[in-house]
Amino acid sequence: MKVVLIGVGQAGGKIAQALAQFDYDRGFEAVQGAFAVNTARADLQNLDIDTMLIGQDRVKGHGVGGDNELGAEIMQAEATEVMDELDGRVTSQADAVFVVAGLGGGTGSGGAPMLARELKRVYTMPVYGLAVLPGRDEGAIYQANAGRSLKTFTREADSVLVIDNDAWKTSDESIEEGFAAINDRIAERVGLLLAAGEIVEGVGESVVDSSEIINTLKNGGIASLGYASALADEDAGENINAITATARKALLTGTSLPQAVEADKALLVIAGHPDRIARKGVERARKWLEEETGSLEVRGGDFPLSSERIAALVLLGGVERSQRVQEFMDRAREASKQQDEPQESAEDAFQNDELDDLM
Ligand SMILES: Nc1nc2c(ncn2[C@@H]2O[C@H](COP(=O)(O)OP(=O)(O)OP(=O)(O)O)[C@@H](O)[C@H]2O)c(=O)[nH]1
Repeated sequence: MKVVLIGVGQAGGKIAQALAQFDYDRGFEAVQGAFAVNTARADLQNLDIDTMLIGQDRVKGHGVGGDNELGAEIMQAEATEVMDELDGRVTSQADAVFVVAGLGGGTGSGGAPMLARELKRVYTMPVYGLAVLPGRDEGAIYQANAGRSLKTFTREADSVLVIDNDAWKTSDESIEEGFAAINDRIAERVGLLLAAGEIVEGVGESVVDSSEIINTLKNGGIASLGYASALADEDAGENINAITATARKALLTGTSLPQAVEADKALLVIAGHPDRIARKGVERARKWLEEETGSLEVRGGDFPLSSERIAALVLLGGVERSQRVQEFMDRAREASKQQDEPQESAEDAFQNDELDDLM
């Protein structure tokens, strides 16, 4: 799937750059362009991709310090300038635009939903979010910011692919090392998904197409991505169990949003050398995914790659009802100091006016 990436805020810029770099290093050509917008000059100076500083008159290049309402206001006030910069970068060859941001801060948290709304007004292609949720250890302001932002982003974008900062980190990493390593994992996993729609080497029996990604995200809401890989035998017949086990791992332990299993739609991509992909394994894995997600719409396809490993990518669309999203919305609401409301489902939490949205 050919995409244009727009990073908003510090995390957004770094992740957009990491994804563009991964795509370039592998020669996939799925990333057609990457651009970063921020209110903090110093964050932009660390990036190699093209950048734009906004809000200079308000915050003088120093960022918004976690104030996501200010982040949203600045993006709204400078929407025309930002859209002018994007004109020509968002080309007609792109299948979709991804607005990338960490939702716990200010610039990305407030600016990304606002930018998604502007992009949707102007372009006909899908506008997706790639959003990072703060880890459990981050402070209340991060949780509250992210809750409001996620609610608004999900409404404005065609779908928001969510990555929990706790999901793909390992325990022995420091925060700084942690971010770099998490960003690399995001780049590899999301990068492979985007590249999956672009045939690179050889033709598999049932190669996945970008329209399958778009259809999986079609109903909107929150999406998640699972990933796992394993060494594969040269003989496809020996890889039936490896494929089913890898798909299970991708959904159950390798997902960007832990414990989000129930979904409206799903896509299973098996990446690997076409000679090593066992059709029986793929069919079994797909059946299992149908049962596990409770979805009646599970798509599947191969991503031919010359590798000794087999990888499974599981994209889930419509995971708002999951326990994980519910937990997060509860956490965000608590952080917003509104603890007394009765229990409700995560779906209702998106409708609930007690956790204000941003605009
Ligand atoms: N995965 C990942 N998360 C990050 C990274 N940097 C920051 N975050 C997360 O993103 C949130 C903070 O967002 P930032 O992007 O730093 O903030 P910002 O959007 O630039 O906003 P201001 O700094 O308030 O202007 C926090 O929840 C962090 O956990 C990163 O490099 N990778």
